[in-house]
Amino acid sequence: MATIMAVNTTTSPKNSLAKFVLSPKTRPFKVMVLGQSGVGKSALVVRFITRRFIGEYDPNLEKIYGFQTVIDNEMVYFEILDSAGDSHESEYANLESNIRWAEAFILMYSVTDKCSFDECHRLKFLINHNKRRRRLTSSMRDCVLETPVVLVGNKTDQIGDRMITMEEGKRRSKEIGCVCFHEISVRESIDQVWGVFCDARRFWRVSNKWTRGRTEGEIHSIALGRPLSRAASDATADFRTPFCRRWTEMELDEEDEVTFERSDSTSSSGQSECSEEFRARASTDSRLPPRPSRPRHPRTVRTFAPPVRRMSVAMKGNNTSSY
Ligand SMILES: Nc1nc2c(ncn2[C@@H]2O[C@H](COP(=O)(O)OP(=O)(O)OP(=O)(O)O)[C@@H](O)[C@H]2O)c(=O)[nH]1
Repeated sequence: MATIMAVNTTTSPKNSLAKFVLSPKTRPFKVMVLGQSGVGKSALVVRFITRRFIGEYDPNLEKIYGFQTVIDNEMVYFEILDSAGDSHESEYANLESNIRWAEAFILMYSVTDKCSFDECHRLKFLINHNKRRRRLTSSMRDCVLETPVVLVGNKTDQIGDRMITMEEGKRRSKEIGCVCFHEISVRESIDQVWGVFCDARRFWRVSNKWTRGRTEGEIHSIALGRPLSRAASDATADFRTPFCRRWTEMELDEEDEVTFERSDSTSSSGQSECSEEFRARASTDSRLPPRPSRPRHPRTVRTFAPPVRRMSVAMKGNNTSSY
């Protein structure tokens, strides 16, 4: 049973969560939730901590919630920063210092809002920029994984208002280098919300404990629960039972390969695997369905040798050739 352990606010809390103090020995796991205003960041955090969906929150307040719970048989002390959605130019420094503070990120958009989806690009860029700089000065030079960023599309319950398809979400997750992708409804499913935080923790734990000396492929095998070595499988046993459906970077790669193969075989009928349902309304890039494969340099069949053209001295320098 999860219990609220600490609420350490940078500004006043939005709701009636009580204040507690973390033991000084406790090493908190620092997660930052970020995304455009109105995507449901506060709803996500409060749902995770209290299990309740609360409809309205005071926007633009930034706060850190403390929360203690058990994940994969391990006690975890979360410090969750619910960042303000609309950062003005003047607050950029604050946003960047918050990013440097965090150890894992939940990057959120609403499937009903294309702007919030596009904003994820910029925010991921900021995360990369700030975390890379820190890594260069840290002792973790051999860490092959970036700080884990989980991409989350929220409000799937608003079916009629959807603007971003699941396929687009998966593709964006891969493009911007997130460790995994979730589609959720904070309103409808507490399990989906838990799945997001559990994955943030799991990928953070894997990248911290097991990355030294391992290749990126090995780390993803660990994360997916594939056997590597005894020690590695110890760390990953619980990855096999996620709370909800989600896609890791590796799974997205594999899906892409399968889709590509299928598209090869269906290309003759001109059918694409991608759903076109929302594309007209919400296309965020200009990708076309894969083209049928064909040899890059088709062999030209020559039945006779090309005539050798000899130029007389008089023709040299004259380009008005009829050849
Ligand atoms: N239908 C639906 N509405 C949701 C869901 N999650 C959040 N909302 C609503 O979306 C609105 C915005 O939610 P917030 O949690 O305040 O969003 P935020 O990202 O914290 O916004 P800022 O504090 O302005 O950054 C609220 O009215 C929520 O009730 C969801 O899963 N489904």
